Amino acid sequence: MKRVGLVGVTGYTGMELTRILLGHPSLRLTKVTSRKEAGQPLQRIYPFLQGTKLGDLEITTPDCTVLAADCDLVFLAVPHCTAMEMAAELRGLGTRVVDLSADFRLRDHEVYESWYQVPHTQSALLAEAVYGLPELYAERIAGAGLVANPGCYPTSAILALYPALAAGLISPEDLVIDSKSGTTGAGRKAGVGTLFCEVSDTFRAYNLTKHRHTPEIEQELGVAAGREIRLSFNTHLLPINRGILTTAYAKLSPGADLEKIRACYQEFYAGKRWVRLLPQGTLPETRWVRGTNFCDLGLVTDPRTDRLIVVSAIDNLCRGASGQAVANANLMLGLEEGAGLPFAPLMP
Ligand SMILES: NC(=O)C1=CN([C@@H]2O[C@H](COP(=O)(O)OP(=O)(O)OC[C@H]3O[C@@H](n4cnc5c(N)ncnc54)[C@H](OP(=O)(O)O)[C@@H]3O)[C@@H](O)[C@H]2O)C=CC1
Ligand SMILES: CC(=O)N[C@@H](CCC(=O)OP(=O)(O)O)C(=O)O
Repeated sequence: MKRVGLVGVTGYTGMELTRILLGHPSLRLTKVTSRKEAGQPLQRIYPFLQGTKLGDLEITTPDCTVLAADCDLVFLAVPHCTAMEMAAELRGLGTRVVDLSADFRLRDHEVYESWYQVPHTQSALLAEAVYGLPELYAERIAGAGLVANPGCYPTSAILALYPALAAGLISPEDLVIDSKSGTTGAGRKAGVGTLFCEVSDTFRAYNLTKHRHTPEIEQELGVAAGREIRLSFNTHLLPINRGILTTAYAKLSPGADLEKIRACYQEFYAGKRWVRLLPQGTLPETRWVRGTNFCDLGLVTDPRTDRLIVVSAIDNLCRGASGQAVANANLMLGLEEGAGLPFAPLMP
């Protein structure tokens, strides 16, 4: 058994990490932190833990020295800006870190500073951080001390377009990525924008042209394309708790057709069990991936406009955050990538 710690257990991604780790065969959650709930047993805030091995685990205040002394690896499920200082302290103490925030995802600290509007105080650590998308970087993740867990929207967008771009089957110009997320994507902290009456029975776009996940998607799809790219990425808030549905549009390269593109995706994702290319004619839905680590993909070509349309569905909390974080931790600790990850959807 490897011992793991979790900073930010009371947030939505902390809650999801707790759910996953409860059933993990080789990772034992030994330290959990929250500033506001310190001193409580975990079952007091999560009644679903009553009668389980995690029920009596006491929530403590975050302390990197205590975490490092006890844990082989620590998950940081805290807001960006907070994570960078803790990651540096934990790395200094020799502990492996999976950071769920955005602090180490962008390789260039100036890009981070311009999109997040805060100084990056630990830019020296950026060189050490590995971007935690296992389908692209599994080998590097396995040897990493610090993994930057991808953003939820970027996970859905990068997996949707990477193979076609890398194979030159679509143009890197004029990519359009249209994403919709459930409300847990905004975190558990109180805010008028996520009140029940503000989000139920309505559907709206937000942050058009300036969402902070834009540079992260451009960075990784730029690797696929082998050049810098600029794309349109826009977001919408769905009146559901969990799930992201992304629809991506790209101009087909000369000679590219659906048959070639499907063959390319099949080859690219062969052996990568958490990405499922759905049969032709079937499109992804958020309900079939809810609570799982799957990313479902559907491919359509439109000969009238000469475009490829890729639809991807993930669960923002599992594949888009905590499930992916556990996959990364598994790789870092020498375990099978999928150990402990849920594969059957949470049904209605
Ligand atoms: N929600 C999602 O779908 C996704 C979230 N993420 C990222 O994961 C991280 C966590 O997100 P989420 O769980 O939604 O956030 P929440 O707002 O729901 O929870 C944040 C957690 O962090 C703790 N926390 C806040 N500030 C500090 C601090 N200064 N020091 C220590 N602990 C702190 C809080 O507890 P307390 O205040 O009591 O200490 C709480 O437990 C964020 O960086 C987010 O952007 C990434 C992908 C998807
Ligand atoms: C619905 C909703 O509000 N989603 C969040 C997703 C951000 C997130 O969680 O990602 P980071 O880890 O990069 O902060 C948003 O659009 O900001």
